Amino acid sequence: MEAEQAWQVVLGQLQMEMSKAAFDTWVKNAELVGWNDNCFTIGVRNAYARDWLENRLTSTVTRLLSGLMESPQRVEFIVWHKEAPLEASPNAPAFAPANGRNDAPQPRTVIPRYRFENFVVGASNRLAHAACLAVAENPARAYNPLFIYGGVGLGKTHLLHAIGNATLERGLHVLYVSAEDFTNDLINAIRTHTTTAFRERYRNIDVLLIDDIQFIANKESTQEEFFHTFNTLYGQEKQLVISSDRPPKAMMTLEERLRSRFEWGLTVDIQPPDLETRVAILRSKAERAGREVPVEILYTIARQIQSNIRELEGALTRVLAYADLSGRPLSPALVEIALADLIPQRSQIDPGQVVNAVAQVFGISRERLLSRERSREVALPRQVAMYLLREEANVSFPQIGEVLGGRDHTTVLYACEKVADMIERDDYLRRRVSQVREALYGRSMAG
Ligand SMILES: Nc1ncnc2c1ncn2[C@@H]1O[C@H](COP(=O)(O)OP(=O)(O)OP(=O)(O)O)[C@@H](O)[C@H]1O
Repeated sequence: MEAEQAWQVVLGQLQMEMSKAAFDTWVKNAELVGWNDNCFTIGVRNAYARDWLENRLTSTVTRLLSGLMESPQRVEFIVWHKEAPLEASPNAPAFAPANGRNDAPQPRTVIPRYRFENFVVGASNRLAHAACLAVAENPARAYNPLFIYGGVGLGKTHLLHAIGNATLERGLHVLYVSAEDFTNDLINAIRTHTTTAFRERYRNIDVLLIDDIQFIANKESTQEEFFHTFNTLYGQEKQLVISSDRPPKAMMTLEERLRSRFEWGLTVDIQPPDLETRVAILRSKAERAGREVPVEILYTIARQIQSNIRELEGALTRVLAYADLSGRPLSPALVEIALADLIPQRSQIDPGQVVNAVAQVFGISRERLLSRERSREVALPRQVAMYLLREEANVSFPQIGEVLGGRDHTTVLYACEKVADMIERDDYLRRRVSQVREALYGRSMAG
């Protein structure tokens, strides 16, 4: 197995085993920067991440890598930053370990592998993709600022970097930064009396890509600084692209003057992908990994992971690793085993929880949901409740009929089939069903 491939398998494994918060904070951005003499060198963004990984994951990662490479391996974690990504070839970025042990978080630069060419377009992200392309082709002319929002792991970061790569290639000066890094950078600049240098870094650029802006929503001085950064760049006709997990209006603690500025240009959303798009994403990922995966397998995975593309990709990595390590051929049964502990135990969900969650997400009372009322406002949520009772709580059709105020089991059967079918075609319904799952399982499952 190639070193990079092994590292990807380990990442997939860690993603499954760690909490989402821990994975995103410490592991998500770790990359393989070198493999030499049976030693994996893993680059991370700052000293905190390096220490965290060193202390907690050295033995797990070493064990996994040794198993995959079939020989003893070592692992070292280093702080690194990318060197002049513009000059680097798009597929082979040049990495330079930071000199010594550098404690200052480095603003991130553009990741070469997130490109328009490997972004799969479907109904759920078509508008966002088109807007990003337009901005990349016509910075500061098409839409400024461009504000992209959507749930976790749906491709916002990918699109930001795709704009970054396209504009870098045209010789523009681009800066990608997460709102968290912007905040840390600011705090650091204040602490070390280098705010002038900070401002120069953020204001002498052509394109600013700022990810997860919701992070600054409750931070007053960061908002103040970002307000001035925004005004300077906008005033000089420089492009701003902002991503967030929610629309500007839904950021309660965001200052009004920033909120209104975010809405000056174009606001677009990304929805969870439909089945066909999920399969297309898996196919593209399998091709990039040089693997031939039967379409039936892609469908089996795509049906199980519905609303987070990062998890979808993690699931494919896991299935492939499972097949490789066990020496068994890819089959739907193998997918089921490989992903078994990813899917929460159905029996742990209580029917009452499902009814409550549906009522809450659709904004109607539990009593109306259980009543005989037939208006569409109530009928659709009731059918969704039937579908989810079957899917998530594993309740039989006759029992579902009873839970929902004494309905015939054929009515329930019909509702389940109808909702299963509609979810694949109707963005609104898919989003609602995702929200109910989110309420049932917490954030990580729903994405
Ligand atoms: N349409 C797509 N085609 C191909 N890959 C995709 C697509 N959308 C997302 N991905 C992949 O899914 C993963 C997660 O996407 P990304 O990190 O961009 O999500 P995000 O919306 O920024 O999530 P978060 O809110 O957690 O920051 C990435 O590896 C990305 O390349």
